[in-house]
Parts: sequence; structure tokens; C-alpha cells
Amino acid sequence: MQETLSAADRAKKAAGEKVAAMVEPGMRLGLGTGSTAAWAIRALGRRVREEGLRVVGVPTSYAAEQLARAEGIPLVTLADVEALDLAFDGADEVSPELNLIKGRGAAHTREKVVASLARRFVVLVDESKLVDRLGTRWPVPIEVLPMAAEPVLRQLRRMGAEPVLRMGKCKDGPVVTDQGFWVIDARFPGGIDDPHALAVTLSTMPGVLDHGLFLGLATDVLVGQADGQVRHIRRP
Ligand SMILES: O=C[C@H](O)[C@H](O)[C@H](O)COP(=O)(O)O
Repeated sequence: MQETLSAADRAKKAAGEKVAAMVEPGMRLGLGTGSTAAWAIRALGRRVREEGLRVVGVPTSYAAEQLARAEGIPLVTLADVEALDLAFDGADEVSPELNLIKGRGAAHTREKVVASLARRFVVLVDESKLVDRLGTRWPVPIEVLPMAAEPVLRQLRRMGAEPVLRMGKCKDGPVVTDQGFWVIDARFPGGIDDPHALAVTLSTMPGVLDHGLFLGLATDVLVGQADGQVRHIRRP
């Protein structure tokens, strides 16, 4: 049956299929979260089932775990593997330096742990995610201990940010992460001047588990296009 996909989904699918084709036998993989990474997990699952490709994957969220399991991809934990050959994941913004904002699906904390252990971290996006300056389109997600939410919100406001506690779409009250934490989305009007300084400030706020700034982690960015082409940007 012919798939009818939107232009955005065709672009995401192209990037996902491209990274699945880059996977080699025996690789230990990080499996990302979100709608773009899901295309890669599905394409990888096809290779596992149809070609007998032998790989293992570490999922970055409950959702990625469920999808990978359904696709027949063998899963391991970080107790089983010391390092990963390749991790793939989506992103909300990608800067020209290949720095990222991630976490629209509230999975950024586990995603960062997995990406940091990978020899190659391949980011899958469509053109709409490329920005000149981080923070121009999306806020920075900050995963926070519930009892620390108010002090962190106040500190962010003092820094000139516009933070909001992320609320559930299908639930009254705050979004709860896979770790049982909450998420604050901090918008920085005009974008982020110094992402490295901001990352240090956010990481040292008491009660913050982790934030969605991924700096210096991406080695490759695959930019999918609606016509099925994929532009490959490598970290210099
Ligand atoms: O927490 C969610 C992740 O960081 C996603 O990888 C990111 O939000 C991109 O998601 P999508 O591919 O659905 O745009």
C-alpha cells in the first residue's frame, strides 16, 4: 500500500533511513527518541529482521524502548556496554557549530548520557531545525526535581529568561519525565548569547537534573529533504 506522508515526514524518514543504512554488523547503538529517531528505529528493525543484522541498542526513553522491542532490535543497558559505536537522535535546533537544543519529548537527560558514550553521534533533522543561533525558535528544556521547580523558575527569571513549567496535553498538571521529574521550558528572548556559559549555569543550579543544550557532542548531522535526498554535515 502506498504511504501518504507529509513533506516533513518524508524528510524525517529520509534521514532515519540514511542512518540505519550506516549501521554495520556488531555495532552497539544508542537509540534516540522522537518522531525522527522513530523512523531510524523502524528502518533498523527492518534490517535486523530481513538481513539478520546483528546489533544491540541502548534506548534513550521508555518510548524508544517499546518501539525497538516491537521492531525486534536486541536491547542492552549501560551496565552491559562500556561505549557505543554510534548513537542517533533527533533535535529541536541545530546551530552552524553543530550544537543542539533537544528535549521537546522530555527525554534529553537520558539522551545526553547515551550520546556522550558514543564514538559517533548522528543527529537526524529536516531543514526546519537548522538555526543561525540557538534559542531563536525553541526554549531550553530543563529537567528539575519537583520541589526545586519554583526556585529554579525564579532564578531563570532573574537571568532574563521566560520560563514556564511544561504542562501535560492529556493530563492535568506538569509533564512527568521517565525519571519522575518535571520539565521547565526556558525561552531566551533573542536567542542564547553564550551557550557554554548558560550550560554551566544550568548544570550547577540545585535541583536541576540536566538541560537540553547538547554542546560539542554531535559528530554528524543528516538533514533529510522531502524528495528523499539527505545532506550530510560532518563536524570539522
Ligand atoms: O526529548 C526529545 C528529543 O530530544 C527529540 O529527539 C527531539 O525533541 C526531536 O524530536 P522530533 O524528531 O520528534 O522533532
